[in-house]
Amino acid sequence: MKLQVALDVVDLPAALRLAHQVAEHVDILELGTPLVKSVGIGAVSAIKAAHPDKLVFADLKTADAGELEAAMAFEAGADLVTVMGAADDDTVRGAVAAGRKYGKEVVADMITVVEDRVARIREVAKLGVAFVEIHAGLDEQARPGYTIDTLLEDGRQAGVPFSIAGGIKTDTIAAVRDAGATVAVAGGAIYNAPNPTTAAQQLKKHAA
Ligand SMILES: O=C([C@H](O)CO)[C@H](O)[C@H](O)COP(=O)(O)O
Repeated sequence: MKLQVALDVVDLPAALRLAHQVAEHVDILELGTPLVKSVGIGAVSAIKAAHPDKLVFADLKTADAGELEAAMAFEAGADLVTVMGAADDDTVRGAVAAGRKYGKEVVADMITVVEDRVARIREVAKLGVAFVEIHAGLDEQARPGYTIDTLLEDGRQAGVPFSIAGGIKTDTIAAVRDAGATVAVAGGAIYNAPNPTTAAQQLKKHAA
């Protein structure tokens, strides 16, 4: 299972600093949606230039104009880009078409899809995405009683390649691996840690 760090900071120097602190222990560097909105698509190029040996993931969460937005990310140097799993099928198909053109991959982010999530995961998988990200966003995580258990259960049931995002920590990452995830995404557990390097190292260790 790969470890993906979500660089959910809002300025480029902070993103470059965090990437530098954790790169040794992670497989994928994710430009978080707030970072891309704040800095612009050029942030993707800057992270890729600093870490050409890492996979760079642009979390655009595209909801429309899939081909155009995915192409923007790939032109900037992204290896992977997200499209919303809740978007129109043609938006997903458009992003996938851009992926084929650039030889890069598209991930369907299932954030906000809660009802019949397994059915929608199977549908978008057939549209040609590399994998689906089964994801509880920061607002859903803030609700009382939140756990990642339903994300893991849906991953087990879906029968297609998936990643998990939703507040993964050192005490939950082994369950993510055991559920069969291809990638575990960790944001807050790393960027909020007193020592992000140690936090990433510990997550990698617990995921092994
Ligand atoms: O995609 C994310 C979220 O929607 C904010 O952009 C996060 O990067 C993702 O949820 C991973 O972060 P944590 O949940 O803090 O681990």
